[in-house]
Amino acid sequence: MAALAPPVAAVRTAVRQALRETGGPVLVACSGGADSLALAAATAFVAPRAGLAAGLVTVDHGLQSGSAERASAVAAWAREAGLAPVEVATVEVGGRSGGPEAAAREARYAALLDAAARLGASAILLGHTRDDQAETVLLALARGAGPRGMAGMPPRREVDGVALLRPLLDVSREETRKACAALGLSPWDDPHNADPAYARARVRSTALPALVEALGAGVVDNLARTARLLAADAAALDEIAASALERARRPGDALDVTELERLPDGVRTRVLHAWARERGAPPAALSHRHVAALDALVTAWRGQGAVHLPGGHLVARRGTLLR
Ligand SMILES: Nc1ncnc2c1ncn2[C@@H]1O[C@H](COP(=O)(O)OP(=O)(O)OP(=O)(O)O)[C@@H](O)[C@H]1O
Repeated sequence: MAALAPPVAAVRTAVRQALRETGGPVLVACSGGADSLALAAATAFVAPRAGLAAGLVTVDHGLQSGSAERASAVAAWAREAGLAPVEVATVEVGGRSGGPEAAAREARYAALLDAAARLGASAILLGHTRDDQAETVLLALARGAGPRGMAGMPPRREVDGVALLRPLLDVSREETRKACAALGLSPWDDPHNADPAYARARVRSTALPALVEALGAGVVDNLARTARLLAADAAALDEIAASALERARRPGDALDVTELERLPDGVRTRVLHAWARERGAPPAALSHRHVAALDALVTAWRGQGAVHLPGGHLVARRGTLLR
């Protein structure tokens, strides 16, 4: 028997570990790109041996010519590889806010979650790699996103009772390409990945290679490790903030300023952020500016007016209460 190529083994090991965390059927989200194709091939191999059913969904965003043919080719390959059920989900991307990339992502996740619900899958496997994670950390750092943003993409997240798993966060993009090559698979090259109109593509093609050249090849690994370290810190701080929020609550949906004043800055801003979200402020619209204005009601009180939050809420200070 021919020896198994190391990249194929690396991807299979990563998938095997991720599948241990699932208790039911899984779905691979596959674009046909090298990352998710390597992921799908590994899942087709590993899942039956772990006694798990594994299917595949490929989303046709209808944004590029030939996208329908590509989606059917991915689906045909997946059936051949033994994945079942296999679905092509066609989505409408137009009419959403936040730019075409964000709109496509939103439509894709909605379609994937819908497929998981219909097909009774307990988890969706996504093909984000260590390189994607490093890019996410750099992008978050550059826009001043704070530790939660720089914590990058979590290896596991629950949405509507379905686990979104990213088994390849410790696998490099080069390994997924080599795994595809070793298995004789021809991945699709998404032209968006090289389109300089997208910030992520510019990070991929210019910023990260420049950093690697200046600081050494370990940079990608180190950025991914930064994400893991910050994710652990952010989770700990979120827990502390959740308890602090409970202590600060007063009847009538109010917060006690004297409780908030005692908190370290990093905990207090988290409490205010969480409380604003609870009041219905959409997380994407809730900016540092809003939280800083709420914080000023606590720490820089000089009788200023109410703070307007996205979602239409007003927060004012009355004596030692925020409401
Ligand atoms: N059209 C699609 N259909 C199904 N899943 C998708 C699709 N596009 C992306 N995904 C899922 O989201 C993951 C991340 O996609 P993204 O486009 O951000 O990264 P990528 O590096 O281009 O990934 P890939 O090389 O697999 O296309 C993919 O690995 C895949 O699991």
